[in-house]
Amino acid sequence: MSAPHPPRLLFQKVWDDHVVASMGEGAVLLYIDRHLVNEVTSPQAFEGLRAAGRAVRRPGGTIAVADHNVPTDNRAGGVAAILEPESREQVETLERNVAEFGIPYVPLRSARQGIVHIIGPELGLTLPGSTIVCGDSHTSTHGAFGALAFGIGTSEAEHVLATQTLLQQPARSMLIRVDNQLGAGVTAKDLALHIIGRIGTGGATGHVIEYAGEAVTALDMAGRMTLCNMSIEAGARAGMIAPDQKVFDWLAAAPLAPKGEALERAKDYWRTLKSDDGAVHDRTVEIDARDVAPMVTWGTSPEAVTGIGSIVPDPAAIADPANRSQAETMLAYMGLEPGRPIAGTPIDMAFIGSCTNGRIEDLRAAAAVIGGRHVAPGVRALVVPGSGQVKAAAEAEGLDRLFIDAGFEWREAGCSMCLGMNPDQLGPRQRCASTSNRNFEGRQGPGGRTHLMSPAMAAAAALSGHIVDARDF
Ligand SMILES: CC(C)[C@H](C(=O)O)[C@@H](O)C(=O)O
Ligand code: SF4
Repeated sequence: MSAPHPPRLLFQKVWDDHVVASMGEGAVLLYIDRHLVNEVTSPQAFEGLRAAGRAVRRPGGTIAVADHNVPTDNRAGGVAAILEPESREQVETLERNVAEFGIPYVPLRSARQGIVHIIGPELGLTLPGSTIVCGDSHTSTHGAFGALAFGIGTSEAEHVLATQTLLQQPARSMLIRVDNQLGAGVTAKDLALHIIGRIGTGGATGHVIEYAGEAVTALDMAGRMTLCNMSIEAGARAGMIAPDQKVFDWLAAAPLAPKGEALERAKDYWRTLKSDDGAVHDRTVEIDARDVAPMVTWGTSPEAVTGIGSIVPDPAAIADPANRSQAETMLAYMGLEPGRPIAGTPIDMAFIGSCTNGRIEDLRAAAAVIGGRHVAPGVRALVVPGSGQVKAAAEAEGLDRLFIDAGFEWREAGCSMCLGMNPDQLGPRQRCASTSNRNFEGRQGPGGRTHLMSPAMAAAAALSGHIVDARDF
């Protein structure tokens, strides 16, 4: 029998099980189980491999898909039909690289194509206790399965491609415990925004967040992914939730997850993946789920957020001069008046999609508020499934008809209007109710104004023509 461990946290267990070598002062070389590759951050990594004459260490542990630059209106023409030259070149380069290095690839025309953080879990590539990296900050999404998953830079991606390992500095741990239950019509997205509003965009810097508590356990897998996805917006290195039966049920239905005997053996291990009694987090944040309202951002940072029943803050009331001037800048960019209710703010666009809220559950929540209404005159509303599978599932349920009949546009899968790397963009001063995760200046197009919110809230805004409490629908 091996010597018993002292009590350990969830993330330490996964970490310890992947240490290839200690590099001193807590830094380690970690084995990486799964490397997800997109078209944006991989070109130089492959270029580096080529220059060094190296191969990919474990092509089978790697999977590539183009998601950021793909148009979402029409796929008939394939990659060659991408009009924007830089976008087309990125996708073509990815296709050349995966062919040359023998990496599994989900092509644009595959029914499985989609945002990498949505298709990984769908395929069953996201497993509890595994280490997952991607040259993309929202890799934290996969922590919903009890994986240790983080975004990496391009040179790190090259290192992982070449060695299947990654140098990691020690991380600290933050427990976010959410007691009690979220109210009716309050979602994981609202919880994520509430947390960021509370601890700030730097609140979890250097930490791996472990989410726990009644309201977290009660979330379905889609909600858990939304929550872990936004960990990065609080500055965290990763977000994790201890795997439970909901994870096992999801994986039992996922095509590439272990099956039969292998699944049973894996589950024996997965059940050990929780923080031990007596293991201590570096920080603990306690949230009462009953305090969480449907949230809407008013500024250009996810922490500039408020409940739907609240007002746009008045910078004059902010004592700290730096914070005051920051709030003034944000309000000027957003074209909002201080002291006015956030509800009632007119919108030009609505975007329902992204790796935060582009899953079937999100589309159902958005469709549920339609209730025979139509998108308000002058508003353009996009529904963009996070993957081809989400799209197919929605169509099988008739959600596409509901959306189309109500005046929403029904699109192909991709990052779409989450960020301006493809044709789906806001124009200057256009205001968008968006289910994405970042409201930075210009994020959805130069001069565009983003209000982050949940799918139900974005759909309700599209139907009303202004920001509104979806619970009143
Ligand atoms: C383009 C990519 C590197 C970027 C990220 O790392 O997150 C994008 O996905 C984003 O959401 O801003
Ligand atoms: S959907 Fe948005 S946040 Fe997610 S990977 Fe794409 S651009 Fe990044």
